[in-house]
Amino acid sequence: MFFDYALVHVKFTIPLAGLLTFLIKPFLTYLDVTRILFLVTVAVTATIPWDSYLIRTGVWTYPEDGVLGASLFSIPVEELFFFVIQTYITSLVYIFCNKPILLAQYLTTREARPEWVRQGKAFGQFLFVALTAFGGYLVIQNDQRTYLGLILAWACPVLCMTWSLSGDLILALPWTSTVLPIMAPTIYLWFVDELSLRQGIWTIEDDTKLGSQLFGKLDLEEAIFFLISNMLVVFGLLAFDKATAVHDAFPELFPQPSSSVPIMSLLRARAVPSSQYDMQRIVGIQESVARLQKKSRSFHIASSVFPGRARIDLTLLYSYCRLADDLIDDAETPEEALNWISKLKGHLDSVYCAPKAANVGHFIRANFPPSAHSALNLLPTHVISSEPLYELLEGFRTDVEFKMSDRPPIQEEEHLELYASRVASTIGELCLDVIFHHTLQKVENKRALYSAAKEMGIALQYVNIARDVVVDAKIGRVYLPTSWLEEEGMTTEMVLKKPTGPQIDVMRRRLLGKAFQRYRNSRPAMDLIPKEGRGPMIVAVESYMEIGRVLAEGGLRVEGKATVPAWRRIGVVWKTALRNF
Ligand SMILES: CC(C)=CCC/C(C)=C/CC/C(C)=C/CC/C(C)=C/COP(=O)(O)OP(=O)(O)O
Repeated sequence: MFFDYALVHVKFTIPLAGLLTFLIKPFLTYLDVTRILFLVTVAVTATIPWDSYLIRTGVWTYPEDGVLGASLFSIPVEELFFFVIQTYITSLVYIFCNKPILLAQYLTTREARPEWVRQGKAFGQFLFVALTAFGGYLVIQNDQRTYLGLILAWACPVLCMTWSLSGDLILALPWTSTVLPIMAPTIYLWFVDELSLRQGIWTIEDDTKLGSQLFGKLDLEEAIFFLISNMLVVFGLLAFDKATAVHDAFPELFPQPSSSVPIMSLLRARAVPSSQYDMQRIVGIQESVARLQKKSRSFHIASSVFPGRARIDLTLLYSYCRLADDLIDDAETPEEALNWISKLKGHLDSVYCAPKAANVGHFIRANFPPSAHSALNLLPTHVISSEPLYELLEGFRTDVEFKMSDRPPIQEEEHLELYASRVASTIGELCLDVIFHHTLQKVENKRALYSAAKEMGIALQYVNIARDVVVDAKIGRVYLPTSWLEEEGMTTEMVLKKPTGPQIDVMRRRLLGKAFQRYRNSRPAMDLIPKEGRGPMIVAVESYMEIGRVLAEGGLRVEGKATVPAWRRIGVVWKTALRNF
């Protein structure tokens, strides 16, 4: 039938492209759309001469009654559409697989690269050069290996180029970022191709092919073609992403955020020799990502949707807050904990108060263990204000007081509010500092936004306390106000001994009620956050509030800790992104 080829698209490629678009659309940034368009244009332009040659020399044929008839340089329009849709599908799969990854952490200087990466990159270059030459040789032979030769001679020079640009990154990345986005669309297209060959929608002439099949009617060359063309797409995107990662990782080299610079200037970042990469910063970014991933599932997932540089700064900020909290929590004695607080203050003094000559690095090395160095060194102090940081340390003092005196520090609701404002409102303010710094928009209503952020911080902290009653009791802390316990006929000792039961549930609900009240008060203001941070901030807040919703529904608890099932977390992120990006 004259629309057989068109039907392949209607049945197989368009529905998949539609489904992927539906799933990924909420997360697509302006930069994503631009690079997909860029890549589709390059792919189509580069493939036309090659494909046209294949058709005109009779390597590929189409039965006349299987195509619509319209063509460009002898290429049927359905075929042209194939280049577009395949590049589009593979790009979307790649973007989907790579959202969770903070690429900057995989950058390396030559010296910092493991031996196997260095050798693997050199081997790859050699392989692609050899395959190009072999392809050329096969074409000249002009026998059954012509089609294979044409594929190799056409694609391998480009693969060699993109591999040379980012082979080190490709090797360092997890397979889910590289092999998966190449292989998933490849295998799908193999099946589509096999079906089309079986139905005779297109044919590869016997004289120019090897005659071996990968499976069914799928000729080996066709299988190689889809594999290689998807490698072209993914390597191309990776070369692009490497440039973005370099740009985002080193604000000293590139003061403007990547989202605001034209694509061509962005690619200039790729020209920076790797010897100029600040490896200490990269290692620090790696450590902070690991800390975030290990310590907070909600914020780790939410961090994926922030634009590059804000994402790095927020991850570094989280890492600092978490490090400070851990130093204090893990101290053997209250005195040691207080000592950490004063050292942390000393660090802030050396950054914010001391004359420029003060050596912050020296202070850090002299006072903190090596595992703390990067989090302290990389705290983005040029972006965030000092008051909330001092205030946060004051909040940690309350945690120490649990160990210091017999009288628990949180007697009344106002003590709880003060504590939450110190440990969480401060984080809300600091997050806004980061977003304001990275936006190009002029922000009105800053005061209103800061006060809403403080309110939201309290809401989240209340959820955190409601969730962690059991966990906190294990380390001797009861954040529920003593006055509330009394109303329920309980004492701190009783909660420490048995942190579960109907009275605890009543107080937990009471706290959650207050959390949701504050959430409702502050949530509308989030619509005024500058656009680069609005959607992601809402995603972060909503994913955390989801814990509160699960708790309020009396949901799942593992060792007393409410957990939000993975599908529900992803659902919240997706729905929130759909509405707010
Ligand atoms: C309302 C406006 C304008 C902005 C919102 C500003 C934000 C993001 C406020 C929230 C601030 C925030 C993230 C506070 C942290 C509170 C908290 C409960 C942290 C708990 O952190 P972890 O204990 O590390 O995480 P887990 O609970 O996942 O283990």
